[in-house]
Amino acid sequence: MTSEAAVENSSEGKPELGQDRVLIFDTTLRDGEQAPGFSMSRAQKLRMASALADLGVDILEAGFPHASDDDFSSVRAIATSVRGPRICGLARCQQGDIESVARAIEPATKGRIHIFLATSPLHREFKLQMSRQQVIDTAVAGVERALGYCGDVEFSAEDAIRTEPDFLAEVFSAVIAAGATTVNVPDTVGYTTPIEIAERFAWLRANVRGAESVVFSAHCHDDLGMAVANSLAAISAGARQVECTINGIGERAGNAALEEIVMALRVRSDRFAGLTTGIRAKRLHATARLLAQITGQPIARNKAIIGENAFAHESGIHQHGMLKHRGTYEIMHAEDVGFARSQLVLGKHSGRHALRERLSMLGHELDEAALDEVFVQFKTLADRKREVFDADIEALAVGRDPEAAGPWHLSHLHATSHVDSSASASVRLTHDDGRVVSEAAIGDGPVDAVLRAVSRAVGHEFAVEEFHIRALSEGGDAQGQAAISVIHEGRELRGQAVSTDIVEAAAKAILEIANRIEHVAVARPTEPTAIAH
Ligand SMILES: CC(=O)SCCNC(=O)CCNC(=O)[C@H](O)C(C)(C)COP(=O)(O)OP(=O)(O)OC[C@H]1O[C@@H](n2cnc3c(N)ncnc32)[C@H](O)[C@@H]1OP(=O)(O)O
Ligand SMILES: CC(C)C(=O)C(=O)O
Repeated sequence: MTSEAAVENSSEGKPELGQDRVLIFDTTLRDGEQAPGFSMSRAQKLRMASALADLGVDILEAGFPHASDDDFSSVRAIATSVRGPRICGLARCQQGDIESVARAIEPATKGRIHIFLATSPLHREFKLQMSRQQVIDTAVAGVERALGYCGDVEFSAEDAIRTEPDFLAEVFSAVIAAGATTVNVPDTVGYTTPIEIAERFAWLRANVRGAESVVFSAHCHDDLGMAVANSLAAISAGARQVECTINGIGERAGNAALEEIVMALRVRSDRFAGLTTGIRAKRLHATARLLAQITGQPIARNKAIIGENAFAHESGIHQHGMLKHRGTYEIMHAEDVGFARSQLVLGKHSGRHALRERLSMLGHELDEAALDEVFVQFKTLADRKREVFDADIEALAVGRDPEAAGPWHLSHLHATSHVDSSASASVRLTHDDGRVVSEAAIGDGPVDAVLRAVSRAVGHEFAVEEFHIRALSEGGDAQGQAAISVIHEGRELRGQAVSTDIVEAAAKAILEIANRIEHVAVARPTEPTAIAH
């Protein structure tokens, strides 16, 4: 790092201290990326970093620059182009590591060097083979070196929770005296409990010399499923920085999930003395989905805050409650975290209230007798299918067999993809009235090409709003479900299909939509499911 850059970084001074603000330190690109299956390329990290900046994280740990040339250049690229968060890199207490971070974060307008050293007896004796005094000396020397490059230095006592509290206090007192601006208490192996970590933070804040001049930070892992609870307990006991990741990705069982901490602070502000974060919560869903897309690791349906089921209700009693007042079964609004809306999903547990609501939304106002009749058929169908879709409901309402496809059928499909150029697809469709239509198209990938070819063949323009592929089972021959939502003449229509070939599943899903357009006269534009506020 040039001396000029060092001055620029150091002039930023200490991090934002403020007793009513919890700093969000995002380590998705460092601890998150360390987990098997989550490696990202430089371009992907850059994309993710800019999404994290838009989300409003305070500190963005962009990587471990000494790990590899690629990690170094990723951190440097982020420091060069991402503005907003303080850009941070991790280093051992070694000159080479610290220098690598310093060079990598040099272009950042706000930088931080994060150094760590394990302090617990197990790590001291078996891993580092250092005495207590050597640990203190190494930590202090590391902080002093880092301060030569950057005014904002965080020190983490790896495995702090399993460290003797009096020794941990000694280490923290020493690094604060040396100039560390943030001291981090990692629960490296996810061992602590909420009560224990709260006691530890309270004790450290009372017993560490200079505690009042630094930010105390928590870094919790999820080995026992308590990372978020432990982070929140640490906040209750005075932590004003939490280290967390999108979707809770990270070593082993992961880190504390950013979205859960942020929303717990917001929804239960009554329990957290009105503490706030700088996170733009409406961006949570999009950011989480971007990470899933980049890493190819899907988000569990039941994942808190951002999972597909987080604001979806299938059971009749809940749906009835939701239609009367959504506070009955939701403690926050889907829109608050970036979903378009809550969803009432029709399935075998649903009741008449939700069915009537969906039929009405689709333009079918049935009297009680007709509703009863459709309801019986709906339950029979729902017992056979995982989910009942709008196409099925419409078919029941107009007296068709929902499982009989048509009038369009797919009789031939051929799709090819090429590296460096567009993909192409050709389809042949047959219609119940005897027509046979063949069409071909090129597109941005085989799915896009096949959607265009089907669209030409049936003669409808589809504006695809959403497209999801989900594996229904594991293995190379797994069944994939394609779900498509399109806007047609101002109306949202959804189609879905299953196949071992995802291109075929996509073709059939769009064909389902084409068939519905032919079957049902569009009564009125779809509105979001009406849910009382
Ligand atoms: C809890 C955490 O998440 S810590 C961060 C974990 N992340 C990573 O490890 C990802 C990046 N790591 C790497 O790419 C590599 O481990 C490197 C490049 C940093 C080091 O590689 P190598 O030099 O081959 O060492 P290796 O990883 O095998 O062993 C770690 C060495 O660092 C030492 N070490 C571990 N922690 C520290 C520390 N905080 N400060 C100083 N030295 C340390 C170990 O004692 C060991 O030293 P030794 O080589 O003298 O025995
Ligand atoms: C380096 C520290 C912060 C860490 O990742 C851990 O201890 O889990």
